[in-house]
Amino acid sequence: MDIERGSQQGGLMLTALDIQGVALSRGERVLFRDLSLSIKTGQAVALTGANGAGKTSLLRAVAGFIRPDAGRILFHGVDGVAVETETARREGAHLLGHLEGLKPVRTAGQEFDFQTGWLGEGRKRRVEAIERLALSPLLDLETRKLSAGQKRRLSLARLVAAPRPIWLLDEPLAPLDERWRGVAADLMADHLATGGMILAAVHDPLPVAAREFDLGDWA
Ligand SMILES: Nc1ncnc2c1ncn2[C@@H]1O[C@H](COP(=O)(O)OP(=O)(O)OP(=O)(O)O)[C@@H](O)[C@H]1O
Repeated sequence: MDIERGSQQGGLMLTALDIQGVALSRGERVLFRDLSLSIKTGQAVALTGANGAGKTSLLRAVAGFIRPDAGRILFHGVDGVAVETETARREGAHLLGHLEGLKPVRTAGQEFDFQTGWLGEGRKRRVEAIERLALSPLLDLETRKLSAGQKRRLSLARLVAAPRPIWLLDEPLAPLDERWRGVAADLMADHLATGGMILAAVHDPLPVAAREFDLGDWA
């Protein structure tokens, strides 16, 4: 692994995500072929398209949960080195998905500590994350008792506490009310301003400047 660690965004120092000629299938269906898309440091891309077009699937492929049928997904380091390793995915990207990945019987605090501990972060950003997402009143609640918006805030806190240069966001604002949409917008703007990258599946516009990439309508 030749990519340096310790960027502003934490994890690995990455300067670009490069999706080259990717083909992806789910079951019998080919979602798309020969898809190429590049995101550089400080940039956001809004993935649009009809329900079922493959937005979530593409995010999951970048995160390493689905193997493409063809093509490459490359992560570029500061020195131009491009890699497609598991380490680059694990230490370079965060996936924030619909299901949040929370264990229902853990409290929000236990879940947060488990996730951020596993991601290897210190206390400084933990405190900042809890403050920015106002999680203190929720920390003793089991995650199954959290509302959809509260769960999303807990997930967003992970992005603050354990920074990664690439944020893969699946409809990040969907469960949030106006106040928390504003906070999420600020988090995204801060992330981009410090050199981060965002690839977000959306049905509504992203609250930061973003290039649109349309997966179209498969039906
Ligand atoms: N685990 C799975 N096994 C088989 N097919 C799947 C699986 N997950 C998703 N699919 C199929 O892949 C296709 C793309 O789904 P995906 O969730 O990527 O679409 P999307 O663009 O994110 O849609 P939406 O806007 O509704 O969130 C759909 O036809 C879906 O049924």
